[in-house]
Amino acid sequence: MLKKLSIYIKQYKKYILLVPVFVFLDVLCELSMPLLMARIVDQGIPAGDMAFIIKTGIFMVMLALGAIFFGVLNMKFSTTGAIGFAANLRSALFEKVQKFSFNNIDKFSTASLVTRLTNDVNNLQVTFIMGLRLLTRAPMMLVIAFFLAYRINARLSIVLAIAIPVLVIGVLSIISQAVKRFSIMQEKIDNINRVIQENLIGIRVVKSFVRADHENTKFRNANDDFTNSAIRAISLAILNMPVMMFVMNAATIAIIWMGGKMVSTGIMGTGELISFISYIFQILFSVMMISMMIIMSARAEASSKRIIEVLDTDIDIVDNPEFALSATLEGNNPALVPAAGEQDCPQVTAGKVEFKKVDFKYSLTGSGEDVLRDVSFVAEPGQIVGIVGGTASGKSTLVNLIPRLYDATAGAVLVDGVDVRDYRLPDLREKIGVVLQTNTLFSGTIRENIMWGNEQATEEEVVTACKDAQAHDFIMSFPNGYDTVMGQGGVNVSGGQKQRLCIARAILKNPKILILDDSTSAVDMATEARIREAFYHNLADTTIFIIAQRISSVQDADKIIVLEDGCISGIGTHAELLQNNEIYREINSSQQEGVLGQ
Ligand SMILES: Nc1ncnc2c1ncn2[C@@H]1O[C@H](COP(=O)(O)OP(=O)(O)OP(=O)(O)O)[C@@H](O)[C@H]1O
Repeated sequence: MLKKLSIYIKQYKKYILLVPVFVFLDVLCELSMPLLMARIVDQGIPAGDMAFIIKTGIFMVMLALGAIFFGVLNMKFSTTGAIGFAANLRSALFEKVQKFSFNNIDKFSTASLVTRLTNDVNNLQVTFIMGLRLLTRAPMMLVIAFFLAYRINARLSIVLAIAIPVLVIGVLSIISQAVKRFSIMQEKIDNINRVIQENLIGIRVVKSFVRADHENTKFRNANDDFTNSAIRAISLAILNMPVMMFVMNAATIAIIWMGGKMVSTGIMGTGELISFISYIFQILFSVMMISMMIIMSARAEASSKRIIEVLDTDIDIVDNPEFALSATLEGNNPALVPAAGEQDCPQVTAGKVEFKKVDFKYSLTGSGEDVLRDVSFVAEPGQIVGIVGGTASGKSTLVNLIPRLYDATAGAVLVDGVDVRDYRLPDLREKIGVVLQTNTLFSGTIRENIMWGNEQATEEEVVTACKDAQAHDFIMSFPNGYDTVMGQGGVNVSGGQKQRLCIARAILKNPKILILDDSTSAVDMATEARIREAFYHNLADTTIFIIAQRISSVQDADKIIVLEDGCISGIGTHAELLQNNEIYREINSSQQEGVLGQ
């Protein structure tokens, strides 16, 4: 696990290697002081030698300043290394998640991915900072202090030779139990984060359904659960303290008793006894630090596992290996180089779409049943293809297979005669504009949002796309026009306006294939008709798929696909389907009745 994560230390290696050096110097300065103090007490004071006392005192001050200096340096280097490591790890996770297919994202859930990228990485960062310092400092302190104590008085150090193993065994047996409890606690934090994130993402739904009380209870339960597991873990971990105090006090009493006798018989000086006792404190303090680090490492281990799980996930939708972009890492900047020559990679040129006996099922999150079965059709370049069908009939799933948001389980989806799996993903997706059912706008201005898919677009192209999407007029009605700043997720525009902005964004990509998944549902019928009109005139070369609930949205389409329960029940024009497709006729007449009823 450590090996896997160590590659993210990369350019911070030198900082990390310097930490033990400065820790060593810091420890040397700190541990030399009791020796000097012993000299003052045993030699300077009895002889009344003020010059010796002042000289040794100044030396002690210099050592104290040295300890502070080296302490600050090792803190600086360990913090820089840890923060840099965490930044690299976060970037690697973010880049990995960018490559995730929808299937991969479905497996982890968005909330859990956010926790892993934030909370878990922070956990590692904190443990890293502490660990780098403490795990070098504490063992050095332990060994050197023991050595110095031994040099002062070998017989007295027998007490330490007994006390340290007793302490280590006592502390480790407590910690081994506490570690299990801390791992459980980490899972509970995950649960709390999930509840918070779900609530905040869906806060509007919660408010509109007046479910705040229900959400409060859900949060309270998760919070109580976490609190209980934290108390269980911490109440065990704090047992460390009395065990340590007991051993420490027993050792101190034994040393004062034995040392006192030695001082009274002149075998040992008073100063030596005082410095011996201060070494006991240093040694026992080191053991305490090590035990703290073990507890922190247990939490970090749980986080590491969760992070590595993301990094090790096999991405199920990847480029054809022949044309795949391979990353050449230079420093921190991966340069993407196609394995095959650029000219050999297939490109989308016309926008013909063909489904050949396609089956599909959601392998990770689905019920195990095929959601699409034996779907075959052809959409010629420039055609408008409507897709209608009952709810959950598989309409969104079908169009998701074109830009490879998911891959067909059987059969093939071809674009311009080439299997979509044989394209390089960027080449395929750059030519496909998608307006999904759930629209997303990003924080930034309206212009930035529209240009999101095509940063090179001119102002004129932006305006034309917005005019085609019937968005220009309402954008201009805002005081700041195209420079209006969008709230997070587009909160300051209506649902219908948001849909039109998303359509404009997709049109600006100048796609060969445009997919509109129920993306005019919040737009009134007259505006929708004008959008369709613009498609006919201005996007004549683009193959357009329109998924719609309203027959009026697709009745002018060149071809309409009727889906029922994952299968194609009919394909044809509006007139043809009215004649020969029972389901289409039913949908049509129910909507006609609805209109007449109004
Ligand atoms: N990510 C997913 N994981 C598992 N099952 C899914 C997923 N997305 C959709 N499904 C299932 O696949 C089936 C088809 O869903 P799909 O969204 O394609 O239908 P649809 O015709 O577009 O529905 P609607 O008109 O309500 O949007 C449904 O039974 C749905 O529960």
